[in-house]
Amino acid sequence: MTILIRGGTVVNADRAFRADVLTEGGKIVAVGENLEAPAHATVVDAGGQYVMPGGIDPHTHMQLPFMGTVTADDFYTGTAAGLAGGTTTIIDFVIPDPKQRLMDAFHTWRGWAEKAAADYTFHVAVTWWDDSVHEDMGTLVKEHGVNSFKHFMAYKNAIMADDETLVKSFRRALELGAIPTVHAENGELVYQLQRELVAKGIRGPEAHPLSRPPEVEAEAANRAIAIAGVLGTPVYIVHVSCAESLEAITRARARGQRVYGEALAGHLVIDDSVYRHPDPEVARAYVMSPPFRSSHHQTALWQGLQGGNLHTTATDHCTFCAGQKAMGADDFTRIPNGCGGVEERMAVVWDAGVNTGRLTPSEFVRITSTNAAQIFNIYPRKGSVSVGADADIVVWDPHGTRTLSAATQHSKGDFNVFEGRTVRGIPTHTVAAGKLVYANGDLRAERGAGRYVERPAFGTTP
Ligand SMILES: NC(=O)NCCC(=O)O
Ligand SMILES: [Zn+2]
Ligand SMILES: [Zn+2]
Repeated sequence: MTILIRGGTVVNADRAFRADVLTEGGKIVAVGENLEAPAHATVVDAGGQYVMPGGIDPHTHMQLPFMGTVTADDFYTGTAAGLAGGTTTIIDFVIPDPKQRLMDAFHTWRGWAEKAAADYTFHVAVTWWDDSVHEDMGTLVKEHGVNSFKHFMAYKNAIMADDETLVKSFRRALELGAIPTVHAENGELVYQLQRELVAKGIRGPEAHPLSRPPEVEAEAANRAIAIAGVLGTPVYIVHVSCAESLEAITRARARGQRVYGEALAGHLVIDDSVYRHPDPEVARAYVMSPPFRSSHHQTALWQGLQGGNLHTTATDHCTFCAGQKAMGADDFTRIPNGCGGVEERMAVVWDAGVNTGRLTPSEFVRITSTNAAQIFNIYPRKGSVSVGADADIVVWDPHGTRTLSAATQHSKGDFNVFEGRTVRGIPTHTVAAGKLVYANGDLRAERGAGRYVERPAFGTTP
């Protein structure tokens, strides 16, 4: 398919300029003024609109078996929802069970992901340690294009990585040219606080944030940063939700340590009042970890993005329907943790970031696409509207509005954490791997069209 996107303003992380964009064979083949339309080309009129790199969501969980159930969106429905929102690549997670070989889990996830409608790649979680993990990390990096390993410092008695695992895995990642990433929460503290709350009879969703105060997150962020600092590895902290974690990142970066931080669209705009909603079904729908926080944390997260101490925006898209969330109706510790957002992230960040003057359009591109591509080593194939890059493009109408709702979302979840929010700035067209997959509300996602994206190790030269 050949596509000419005509008359728009191209926005990359470094600059914005008037240009047409021609794509052919899945790649961008020309960027320039007054390009001729080849006879067979589909022409997209981008007049008055921005033409930006497709979004990269560096943190999703499609088809994840978690807390006794499986997320509602699989790799097809989740990536299709992403395309409708302008996200053309996801970085999902392979999460081996403790004692499961990493390679076995990796092959399982690769099979599940074959139905994806958009490009995808995987962080692989290290949930335990022995010699086989050491070996499999090497195989993943050298033979399968994995360059990031995830560590859950929470979820005790399930997938939590202890300090021995963190240290050994971080060291191995360094040796291989891979980057460790962490879910920073002190899992032991969470576990003890949960037990105390349940013992006191505080069992509803309002207890969830009480069991995970900011200090719990900050302790783990500081610990991960300290371990990375001693070993000399970079580290990427996922879903930074509070001022205290951001301070840990900011301090480390000021010392010259290579630490990256990710903010979730939800954490940027939703506050913790949701846990006190009078309808427990609604309150349960917002249970995710780390939890939504009070508004001063949101202000801090925006400042982190503006000041360059937070680098990416993600969603942690991990949808569970009401029936699944009801597994924790009598005990909040059993509510499957996770919320959606892959379809809404770009519009929410634009609306709350660009429309408020917090971000320029180029800064928006940086935190929704380019930085993720650079940190996870797929730039400029992804994250850039330039000749030779993948034809992953979103045409963005800064004046278009939409009211976000579960009733109109493409995700198979039955709840929308942004319900009722009207955003200004929406995608009109999404091009993924050179195909027009979304046009003015018409989603043409194709099952299986997504490709596995290999990410080379750092420090390798072409
Ligand atoms: N975030 C969340 O609550 N669920 C998904 C798993 C994780 O990222 O911690
Ligand atoms: Zn997490
Ligand atoms: Zn997650």
